[in-house]
Amino acid sequence: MASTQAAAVFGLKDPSLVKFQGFIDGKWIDAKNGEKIVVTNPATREELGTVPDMGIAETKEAIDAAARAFPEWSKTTAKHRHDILMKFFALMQEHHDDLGRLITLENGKILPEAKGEITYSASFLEWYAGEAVRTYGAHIPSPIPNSRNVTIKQPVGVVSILTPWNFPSAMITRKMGAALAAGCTTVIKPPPETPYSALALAELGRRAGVPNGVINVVPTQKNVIEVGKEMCESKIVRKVTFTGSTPVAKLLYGMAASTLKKVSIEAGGNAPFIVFDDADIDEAVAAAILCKFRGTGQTCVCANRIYVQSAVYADFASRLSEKVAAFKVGNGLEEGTTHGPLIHDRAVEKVARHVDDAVARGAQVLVGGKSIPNTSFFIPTVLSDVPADAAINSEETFGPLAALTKFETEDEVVKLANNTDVGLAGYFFSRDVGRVWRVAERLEVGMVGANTGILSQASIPFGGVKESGIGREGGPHGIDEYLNTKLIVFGGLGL
Ligand SMILES: NC(=O)c1ccc[n+]([C@@H]2O[C@H](COP(=O)([O-])OP(=O)(O)OC[C@H]3O[C@@H](n4cnc5c(N)ncnc54)[C@H](O)[C@@H]3O)[C@@H](O)[C@H]2O)c1
Ligand SMILES: O=CCCC(=O)O
Repeated sequence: MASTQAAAVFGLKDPSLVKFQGFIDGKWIDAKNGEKIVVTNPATREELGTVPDMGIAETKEAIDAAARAFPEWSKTTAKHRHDILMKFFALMQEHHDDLGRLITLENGKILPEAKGEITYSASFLEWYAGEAVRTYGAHIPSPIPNSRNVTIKQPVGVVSILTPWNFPSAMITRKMGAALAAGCTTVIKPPPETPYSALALAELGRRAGVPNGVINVVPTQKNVIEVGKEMCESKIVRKVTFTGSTPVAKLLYGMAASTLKKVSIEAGGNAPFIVFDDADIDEAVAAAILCKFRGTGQTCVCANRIYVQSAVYADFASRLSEKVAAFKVGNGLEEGTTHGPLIHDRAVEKVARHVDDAVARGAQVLVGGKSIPNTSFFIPTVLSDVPADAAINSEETFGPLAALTKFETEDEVVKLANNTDVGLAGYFFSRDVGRVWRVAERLEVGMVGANTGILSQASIPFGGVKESGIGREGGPHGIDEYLNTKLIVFGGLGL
C-alpha cells in the first residue's frame, strides 16, 4: 500500500512501473540491512522516493542468480532472443510517456529530451534484436591437408554493467541490449541519482519474457566501492562494462585486471567544437547550441571547448549569445522550459569554478555566469576569449558553459583540439572538402562530427580513444564486446 501511494507522486499512467525495490532473480527485494537511498528531483529538490541501498551480499546473490540463468539463456536460439528483445522494444514504445516522465523527474532533463532518450534507449533493443541473429562465424581455409578451420561466436557469460545518471535509460540498454542479444546474463548497478529508470527497465524486461536471473538490478550508494569491487573481481563475472567518469573507469579497469576480464569503457570527454571561417555560421551556431547545451551540458559528447577562426569570431559569438540569452531555465516538466537543472550541488560548483577560473585568467562573460542560489540551476553561460591555461581546457565541465577561444590557422587549432588526455568526440564546421577530410583524420577522437553537432544513433560504433575508453557500443561492433570467438579445427576428415 505504501508503495502504491508513493508511486502516485510520479504521476505515471502505469504506476506499477515505479519500483521501490531492487531486482534479483526475478524478485523485487529490499536491502538485507533495510538501508535506503533517497532519490530527489533535481528541479525541486523534493524527495521522489527511496530504493534499497544494497551491499556485497545482495551483489553476490545477483551474480549467482545471473550465473544460474546463463546456461539456459545462452542456449536459447538467436531468433528467440530477437523476439524477446522486440517485445521489450514494443513495451518501451507503449510506455514511452511514462518512461520519459521518470527520466525528467529523477534526472531533470526537459520532457521532450527525456522522451527523446526513451526513443534512443529503445532503439538499442531493436538494433541488437537485429544483431542477435547475425553473430556469424567463419570458415578459414586450412594449410593442412584433411583439415578445416571454423570459428563460432559464443556469449562471454555473466556481465557486470555500471552506468551513469546522465542517460538513466539509454546507457543501460546500449549495454544490456547487446549482452542479452549475445546470450549473456547481467547484473546492473544503476547510479544512485537515477535508479527508477533502471528498475522500470527490469520490470518491462520481465513483462517481455526475459527469464528470472537474466537481468538483475542492484541499487547502491554507501557501499558503492565494495559493490563495484565485487562486480569487477568476482571470478563468476566474465565481462565488465562501464560508462562514467575517467577516474572511476581507471579504478574498475584495475580491479577487472585481477581476473583478466573482458572490459568495455565509455568514459569522459573534452570535445573540441571548431568553426572555420568558411563555415555556414547559421548551421554552426544551431549545432553548437544542440551539441553544447543538450541535457544542460551534461553529456559525454557535449562540446567543451569552442574554437572559432578569427574572421568569423565576433559574428559567431554574438549570434550564439543571442540564442543562449533566450533560453528558459526551469522544471523540465513545465511547457516552454528549454533547459533543466544540473544533477546536484557538486555539478553546479564545478561549472561555477570553471567560470571563475576562466574569468580570473581574462575571459569575459557574454551571457549568464552564475548559478541560481539554493537551487541546482546554473544560468546558461557564454564566455569569450577563454585562455589556453583555463581549467575548462583540461577538464570536462559537464554543464551549460560555452567557452569560446579565437584561433588563426588550421594547424594551430588541431594542436589545441588534440591537447588533452581524452578523445571521445570532436566537431568542426567547414565547407572546404579537402579540409573536412584533413581535420576529420587528424582529430584524436573516436567520433567526428563534420558539419553536425549530433552523432548519437544505435547504428554507429560509439566510443573513444586515449583516456575516453576501450571498445565500441552500438553499430555492428557493439555485440562483439559480449562474444568470444572460438576456433574449431576439424582434422582427419579423409578429404
Ligand atoms: N563515453 C560515454 O559514452 C559516456 C556516457 C555517459 C557519461 N559519460 C561520462 O560519465 C561522467 C558522468 O557520470 P557520473 O558522474 O555518473 O560518473 P561516475 O564515474 O561518478 O559514475 C558512474 C557510475 O559509476 C559508479 N561509481 C562511482 N564510483 C564508483 C566506485 N568507486 N566503484 C564502482 N562504481 C562507482 C556510480 O555510482 C555510477 O553508477 C562524465 O565524465 C561523462 O563524460 C561517458
Ligand atoms: O553522455 C554520453 C552519451 C551520449 C549519447 O549517447 O548521445
